[in-house]
Amino acid sequence: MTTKTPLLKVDSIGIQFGGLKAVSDVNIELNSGELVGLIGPNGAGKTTFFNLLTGVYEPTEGVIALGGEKLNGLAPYRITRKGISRTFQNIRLFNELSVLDNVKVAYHSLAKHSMVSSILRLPSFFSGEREMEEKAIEFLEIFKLEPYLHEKAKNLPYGQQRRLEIARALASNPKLLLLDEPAAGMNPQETHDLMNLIGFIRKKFNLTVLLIEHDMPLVMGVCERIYVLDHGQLIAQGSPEEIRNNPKVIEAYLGEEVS
Ligand SMILES: Nc1ncnc2c1ncn2[C@@H]1O[C@H](COP(=O)(O)OP(=O)(O)OP(=O)(O)O)[C@@H](O)[C@H]1O
Repeated sequence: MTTKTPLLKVDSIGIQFGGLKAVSDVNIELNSGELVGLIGPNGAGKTTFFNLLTGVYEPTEGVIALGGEKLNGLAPYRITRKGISRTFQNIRLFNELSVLDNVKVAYHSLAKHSMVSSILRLPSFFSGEREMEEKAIEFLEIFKLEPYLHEKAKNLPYGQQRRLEIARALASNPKLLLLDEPAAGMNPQETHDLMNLIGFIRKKFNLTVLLIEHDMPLVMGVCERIYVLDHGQLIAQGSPEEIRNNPKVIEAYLGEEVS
């Protein structure tokens, strides 16, 4: 019998800030192509967990492996190159740069042309630049942002800034995309469109997606499986139906609606 290696295997990881165990003994496995939710009340440790996966923090215990390769201790840019990309709870765009340049910046971190060729402006630099620009525009078309290519990021309406963040995260060609509350602050129509878009890009780019989101109907509607964190610990995992009816989850949310 062959057992499939999960794309992401998180084995008993944890981190402590002073006396606070922000994440403790968390085990998660993601298979290639899955769309999985990560939920939990405020302060449960969800963003900290993303920070551990992306190398912002190094776990004080446990192992993180992507495709069987250990990631502990790697710098964030190395983890991006290995195939994990993310968006942030609070949008982090380069506000003064154009929409196009926001995506091109992400390409630059992976560019094939060397530092020497870019300083000397060798032909390989220009062909690399052209290729990058074409790819960036291709992404921006998918996100319906091509009418705003030369607009400063800060001038985009909020919902489009969120889409631009995802477009930028995709530019590094990730295997695993981590989305931290991508629908926060969006109206219902924008949220609905965003979820369709996430489904679309998942298939198109063969992505695995881990989604933090507070909007329960949304998480329950789009995710195949859900993990629940509370006080830094995993208290439940399962299908949306199982999570909806799990007494520990209901208790953790203390009256907040989980429907
Ligand atoms: N760098 C840090 N130093 C000290 N404490 C931290 C640090 N980062 C996070 N924490 C603490 O860890 C706990 C988990 O925070 P985290 O932001 O991961 O929760 P969350 O589940 O993402 O919450 P929310 O849904 O409100 O965004 C909180 O108590 C937070 O104050």
